[in-house]
Amino acid sequence: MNDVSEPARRPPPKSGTPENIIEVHDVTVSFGNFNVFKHLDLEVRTGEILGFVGGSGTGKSVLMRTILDLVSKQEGTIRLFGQDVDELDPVARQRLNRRYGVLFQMGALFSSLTVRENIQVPMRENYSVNRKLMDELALLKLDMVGLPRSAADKMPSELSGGMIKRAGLARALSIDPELLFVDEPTSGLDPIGAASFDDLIARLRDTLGLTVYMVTHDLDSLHTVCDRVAVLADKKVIATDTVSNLLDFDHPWVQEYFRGERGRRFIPSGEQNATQSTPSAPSGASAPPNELD
Ligand SMILES: Nc1ncnc2c1ncn2[C@@H]1O[C@H](COP(=O)(O)OP(=O)(O)OP(=O)(O)O)[C@@H](O)[C@H]1O
Repeated sequence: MNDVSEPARRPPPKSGTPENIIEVHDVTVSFGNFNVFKHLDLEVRTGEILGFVGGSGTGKSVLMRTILDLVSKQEGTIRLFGQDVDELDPVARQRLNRRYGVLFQMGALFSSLTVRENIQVPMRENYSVNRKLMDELALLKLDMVGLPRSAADKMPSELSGGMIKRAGLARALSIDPELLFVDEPTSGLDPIGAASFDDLIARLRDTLGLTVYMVTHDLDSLHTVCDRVAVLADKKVIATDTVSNLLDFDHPWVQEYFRGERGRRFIPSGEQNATQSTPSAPSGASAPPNELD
């Protein structure tokens, strides 16, 4: 499927920034003789919020971790900010690492550090900043994610689930990244908390000019904040497009996901059966994930 519709909200890339901030080409990842992906391609455009979906266990988190160089690939190339990550020397790699932030599932805060200290970890690791300035910056990050400044001195165990996500986001934004990776940001939040987190992500993208790579199962997020959605199935990204175009994409998992019981509530009633040609179970769910091609 071609990417025919340009997302309306995506700001133009700043000069010197490539059109695609992430380019994954022909990537294969295996654990032992279990292939997670084979010859996978993906492009993320600068300035967009890209939702990344797929059945459980299809490899969404593994792909994100591969892009972040936390999982090794067996084949293929990954370009971030136009640079082939395998060709970077350690100094260039460190410089590149400063250009993105990551919000892992469940926030992944250090439990023995206060929220302020958690937010300051990337500052300490990457820059030499004096204590007073770091304290000021940590408070600004709390403002940015909508947490009260009083949260700075709390331990992670004293925070609610929604607050942990926001504190994790504040840490991901600690050193002003251009690219933000978020893994299941709304999981575990109630619908109001989830909608408010989606709003926050959209607002941060608009005000800070971020690009957002969002792994999610949340149909609300896909419909409300994502410019495009990439679908992982059959060990590949089978489509990357707007949700409205994906509704017509002829693949059983895509059809079941977007036009199944839960997805249907987002579709105007007159269009609900427009192209549905689906079996009742998604292929991604029925195929054993451990199968080796
Ligand atoms: N370090 C590892 N060693 C071996 N297998 C792994 C490892 N990490 C992930 N896997 C396997 O890779 C597959 C993909 O896992 P991944 O966590 O990426 O799925 P996912 O699509 O994010 O799933 P979910 O939506 O349920 O979070 C799974 O079968 C998982 O068991």
